[in-house]
Amino acid sequence: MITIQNVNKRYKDIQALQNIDVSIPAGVCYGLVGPNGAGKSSLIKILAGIIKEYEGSIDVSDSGSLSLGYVPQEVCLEETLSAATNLQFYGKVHGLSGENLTRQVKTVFDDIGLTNRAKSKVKTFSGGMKRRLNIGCALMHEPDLVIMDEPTVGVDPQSRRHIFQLIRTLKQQGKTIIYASHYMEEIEALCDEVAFMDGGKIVEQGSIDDLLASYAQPAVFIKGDLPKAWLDSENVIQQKDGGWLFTSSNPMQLLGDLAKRCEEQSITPSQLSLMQPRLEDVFFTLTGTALRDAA
Ligand SMILES: Nc1ncnc2c1ncn2[C@@H]1O[C@H](COP(=O)(O)OP(=O)(O)OP(=O)(O)O)[C@@H](O)[C@H]1O
Repeated sequence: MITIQNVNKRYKDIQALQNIDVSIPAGVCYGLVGPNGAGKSSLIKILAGIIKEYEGSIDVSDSGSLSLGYVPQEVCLEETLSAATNLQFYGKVHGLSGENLTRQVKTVFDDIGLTNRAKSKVKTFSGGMKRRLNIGCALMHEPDLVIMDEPTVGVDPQSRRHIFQLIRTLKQQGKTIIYASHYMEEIEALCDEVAFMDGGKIVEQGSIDDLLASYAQPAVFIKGDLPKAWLDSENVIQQKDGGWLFTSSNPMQLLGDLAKRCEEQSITPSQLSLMQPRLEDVFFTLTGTALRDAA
């Protein structure tokens, strides 16, 4: 368990973190999500020991001697050297040598899917390949806790999928992962628990399933040429993707009612479906605002 208590961080006149209290159980993938400037990187840098000046406490005492791998938001590689030399460097920093180093370099190359590019210079790599190698560097010493700051920025879908698979494998190995992102769908796909950050504060935290159940309701989505009177209904919560979202305490019944009304009035909607709540809906419900800089 990692316990973050009453952490505050100030950069001159900017209060980047305010009274942060978070508990991260061992073995979970824990998401930190929020718009640009929410304070995710500041909190992560404090956890990784990079920012040392802050108020409050971070306690990892009941985790014994926890080793930590940090994947920074910026790619930290020596571009003029080969991928293998970069991994070897990080391995040596952590005391690996000889056969142990060779074996671990091979394992990490397999994990990040770059075995056939081991000898290539990093400057010849795509953005996604650099991101994967950046993650590999943090895994050379087989850390118990892996902290990742927006590891998928600028990567193509193939690399993103590989990174997701790698994170799931790390979780299966029992590692604790802290994953910061402003992509809600990434957090939803990967994490067990999440803390929503906004303006330097934790707005809400908990298990993703619990938050979805507490804050967001299923809704009915309908798209088509609908009578205006239907859209003036107070059940319409949002216009979305050229259609409308209707809410109800009994969404299945509403789905049936709308289908019946369409049939009666010879309306053929191009889409009529039940929409399950998403993490993004929870965030909007909590903050009452759209993400200001969400991609
Ligand atoms: N070194 C610094 N000096 C001054 N202000 C900073 C510094 N680092 C961050 N800040 C400010 O602190 C606040 C929180 O920034 P932080 O980078 O922690 O947020 P973030 O959620 O990681 O954002 P992003 O998604 O853009 O990376 C912002 O207002 C930012 O401008």
